Amino acid sequence: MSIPTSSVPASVLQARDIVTPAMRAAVGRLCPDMARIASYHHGWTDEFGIPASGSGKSLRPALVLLSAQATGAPAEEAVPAAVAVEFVHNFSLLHDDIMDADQERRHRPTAWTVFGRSAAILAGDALLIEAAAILAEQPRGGGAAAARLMSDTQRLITGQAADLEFERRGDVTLSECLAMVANKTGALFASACAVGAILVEAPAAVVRGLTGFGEHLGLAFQLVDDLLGIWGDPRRTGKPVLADLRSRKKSVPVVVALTAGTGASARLAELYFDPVPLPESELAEAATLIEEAGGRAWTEAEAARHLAAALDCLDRLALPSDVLDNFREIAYFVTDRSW
Ligand SMILES: CC(C)=CCC/C(C)=C/CC/C(C)=C/COP(=O)(O)OP(=O)(O)O
Repeated sequence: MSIPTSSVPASVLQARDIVTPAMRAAVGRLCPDMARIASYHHGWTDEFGIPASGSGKSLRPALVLLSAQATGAPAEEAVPAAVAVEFVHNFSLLHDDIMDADQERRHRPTAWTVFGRSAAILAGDALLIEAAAILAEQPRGGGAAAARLMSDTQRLITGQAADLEFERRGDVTLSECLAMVANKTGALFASACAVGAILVEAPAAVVRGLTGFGEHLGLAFQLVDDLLGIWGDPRRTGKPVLADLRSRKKSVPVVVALTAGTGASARLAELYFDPVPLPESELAEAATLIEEAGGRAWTEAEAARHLAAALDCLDRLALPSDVLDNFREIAYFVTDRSW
């Protein structure tokens, strides 16, 4: 099972239709081996027989197109920015799957399990470089947009480095964990909401407001993702059940629970810091302990707080009403992932 198309906002489906041909053209400029891996990873159906549900949700391209429309520009003007942001996202997923040894992504085997680690690393690198090149070659606003996307990508890498380092540490604080989340996911959502506007040379105040919306939305998105990594339905998430606990990820619900100072926190620490791999029964116990120690409720409340802050940023901008409605619909879609 994957996301029912009927629940996906129309603006996201439209963005996928507008941006996919441009992405495919850009992938066609890579060398044939890299183009093949990138096509597989993106889930383009005719080459590999992958069902349409096997491609990504295209959330970030939709945000990019809306950020240009926020200033009255046609969505089409921001297509290069949408391609660039989605390429950075896909670079990060290709590499992340290797780092986490994940077997499944978008309801099919991960690219590295099909093409090998080295080739999948190179394909990620190729997409990252292409993202910068696509923006840099745009005559209007391209240089500024490229600089912005690359500096946010640096934050993405900083967040990922922290996430990896936390796996080896037993004393991660909640504020360190939240900073990691802001970098790992908030930064690229912020970029998605900024670069379309930068490319069409929007006023700085509009870019700032959209950036704030994206940053808060990215945080809310990642907090919901952390909840789904423990309590999500694997048929919907495309990830194995309790995957984040099996790899002992220091996600936000886990760190909240470990640092709560309750009896459940102490038992969770015993399980989590035991060097022996946890059997399935103890993974389920860990999930219960996280809930008992308040990790689930706190994370849900924090996600709701960031959603409200994101909507507040939008309300401060005088956006065309259709654009405002589309941004709001995406915000609710990504934070109410009960689909
Ligand atoms: C540098 C490096 C390796 C960074 C990795 C950072 C990383 C993996 C962050 C996770 C972000 C996230 C939840 C992505 C899923 O997005 P989505 O649900 O929108 O995915 P979709 O495109 O498949 O729909």
